[in-house]
Amino acid sequence: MVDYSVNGSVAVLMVNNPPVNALGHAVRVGLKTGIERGAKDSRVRSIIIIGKGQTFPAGADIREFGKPSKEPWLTAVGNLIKTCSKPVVAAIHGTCLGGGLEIALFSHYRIAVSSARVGFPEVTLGLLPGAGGSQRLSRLTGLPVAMEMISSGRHVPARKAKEYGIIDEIVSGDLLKTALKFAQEVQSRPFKDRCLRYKVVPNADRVEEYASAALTQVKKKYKGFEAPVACVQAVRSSAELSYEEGMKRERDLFLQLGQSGQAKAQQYAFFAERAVTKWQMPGGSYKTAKPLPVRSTAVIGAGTMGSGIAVCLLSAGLPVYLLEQNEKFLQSGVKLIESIMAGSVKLGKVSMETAKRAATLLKPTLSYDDIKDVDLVIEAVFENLDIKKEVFSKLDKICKPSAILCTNTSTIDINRISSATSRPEKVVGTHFFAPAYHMKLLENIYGTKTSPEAVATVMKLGKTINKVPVLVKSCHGFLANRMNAPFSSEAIFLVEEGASPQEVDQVNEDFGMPMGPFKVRDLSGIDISWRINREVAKVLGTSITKETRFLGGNRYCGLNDDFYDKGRYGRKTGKGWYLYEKVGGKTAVADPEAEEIINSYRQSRGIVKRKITPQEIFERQFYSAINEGFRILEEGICNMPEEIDISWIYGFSYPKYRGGPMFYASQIGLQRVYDRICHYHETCPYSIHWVPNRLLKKLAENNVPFTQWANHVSKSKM
Ligand SMILES: CCCCCCC/C=C/C(=O)SCCNC(=O)CCNC(=O)[C@H](O)C(C)(C)COP(=O)(O)OP(=O)(O)OC[C@H]1O[C@@H](n2cnc3c(N)ncnc32)[C@H](O)[C@@H]1OP(=O)(O)O
Repeated sequence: MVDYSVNGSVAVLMVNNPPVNALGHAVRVGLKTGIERGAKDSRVRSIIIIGKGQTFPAGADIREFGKPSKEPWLTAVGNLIKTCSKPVVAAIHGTCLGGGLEIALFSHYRIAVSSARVGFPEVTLGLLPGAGGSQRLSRLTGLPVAMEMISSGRHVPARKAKEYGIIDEIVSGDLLKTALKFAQEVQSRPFKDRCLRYKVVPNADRVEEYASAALTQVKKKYKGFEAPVACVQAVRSSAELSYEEGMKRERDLFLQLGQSGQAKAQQYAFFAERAVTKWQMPGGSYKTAKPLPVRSTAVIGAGTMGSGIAVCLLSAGLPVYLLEQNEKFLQSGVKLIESIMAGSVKLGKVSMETAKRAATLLKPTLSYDDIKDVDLVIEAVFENLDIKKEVFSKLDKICKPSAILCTNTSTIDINRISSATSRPEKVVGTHFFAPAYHMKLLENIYGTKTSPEAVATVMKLGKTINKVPVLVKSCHGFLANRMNAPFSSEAIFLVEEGASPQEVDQVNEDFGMPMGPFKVRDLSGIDISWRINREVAKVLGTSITKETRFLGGNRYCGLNDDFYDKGRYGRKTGKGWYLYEKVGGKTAVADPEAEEIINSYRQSRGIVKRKITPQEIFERQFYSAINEGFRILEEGICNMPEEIDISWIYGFSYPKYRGGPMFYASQIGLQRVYDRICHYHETCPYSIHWVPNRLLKKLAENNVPFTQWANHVSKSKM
């Protein structure tokens, strides 16, 4: 795991633990032995620590967290480096993160290639640097930079790290050769003063000012997360306490965080995000299917979704034909793209250079002929089967045979759309979430005839455009909207029965959702849900009236229709479930007129308002969604609960510190979740989403641990 060799007067400790040289137990043992050996070796006058392969150690081995820790701890290894009688040089390439940066900061010198990145991402795992990083970084960079870097987990490019004082030299050419030269040079220099513990934290007298600014910032930016606050506290102690006391304070905070549910959930989410990249479908998988190259693209439809999707492609440097049916719609799409780009530059999310390049890559057009040679098309027209089929029939005639044809549908079965073409194997769903340029989930959907090659192409495209792609099998509503349906219906049923929209939203926001379901409805538009309900009724061959209490055999609430009838469409009209300060306003306040609409709705239908507890609000929304999640697993719409959790985190901004709805259910205990679902099945009849799921029942009865759930998933799709 750590190869020891001597080159002239320099010992080289090469960490060899692919893929990221994580500092697992064997690596820590290897480093300890290597330092001890180098210190004793009479040929040796300095020591290099370097990573083999693609990177310097990218951190502790996260898989060891939560298991009994095995000595030597990272801190002990670091202390050996720090007190070594010979200077130690960290030679950095790739990603020097977490425990890797701890090792580098214990070393006496740090050199790095310019492509390297350094950082303390522990906070993203619900932790803080636990081997003294919070005490040593501030001694190099000062308090504000250390507080920001550690509480954000940001990866800092080598040149910036040099400016901060973290890196001593940026080097070029072969890293090992340069490091050997550097290590020889430093042999004659005194190096005891290089040990960071003896440095004084700059501007320590301003700690109160810096800490309160940092705390205000993290509480706003990372609302609900415990670790960022603890990170600031730990760095703060580097200025307020002695080094030893600061180390103890950091350790206490680290252990506290490590035992919290948040750390467990965030670490689960880290691996879940990687698990979903290992997709499988009938006839292929990430291992066997090769993606086709995507060098040029087209987006059909320049509305809000189409323009947002175009921004994603353009930002990744892909040329985009933006196709519309008339000049007016086309120009409004182009303007929207320009304004999204300008906004992203202003927020620092996109560089001016990227925005300028995007402008040259955008090709607005009214002609299907222009897109005949593109590698991939994404259709983003109105959510209507007939319109989509018309578009796909045209694409089938015009596009080159190898082109991948994607549909940005949020609900419609891919098989129904692909039937309009002679090449269903090339048709695949790419469901973006609004706003498309911001939300990270890309729900990719395969139909019965979609080829693994087409899937591999859109899974790769997702990564290219900086999304988190999750693969699901086609069905009505797919994964995300199928689960969102009961979640969102229950919210409105709760108000029908007696809760206020504010009470429902509050429960959701207290749980960690960034916005309650009624604020979301106001944002997306009450007119939109009104129209979707009409589409559903049309498909069912029925219509919605004031008397409608059931739709397709399921409970239906017409409250949304009453708001629509009053012209209250949400933010866009300045009022909806809430009142806003102006048309397009963002500040939601309770509105007596809205309350009046709700009251008269109840009266006209003879509903007696009742008091509903926060617990009932929570359970009815989240447990109904979880029940649907198990149904989705049972049907093989996805392969593993991780796919569901990642979809919620990146599609609906579910709080990562809770892991996702399925992980959350595992923490509550499946038997309890199942019992409550049975309770609501009895007390809230007329909703199919309360029929207790069989897979959930089986897993609950057999007390199957979370890691085994995937083994019980339908294998029909493999
Ligand atoms: C009192 C006790 C004191 C103890 C103090 C201990 C203090 C130290 C704490 C830490 O170091 S916490 C860890 C900090 N490091 C990180 O968080 C980095 C996590 N990794 C990444 O961000 C990325 O993996 C990367 C390094 C930027 C590389 O990205 P890339 O896209 O190239 O690869 P991935 O697909 O993400 O990963 C490949 C493969 O490697 C696994 N993996 C990555 N990092 C770790 C890790 N730190 N531990 C274990 N495994 C890791 C990852 O899961 C992938 O595995 P597979 O999916 O291929 O199986």
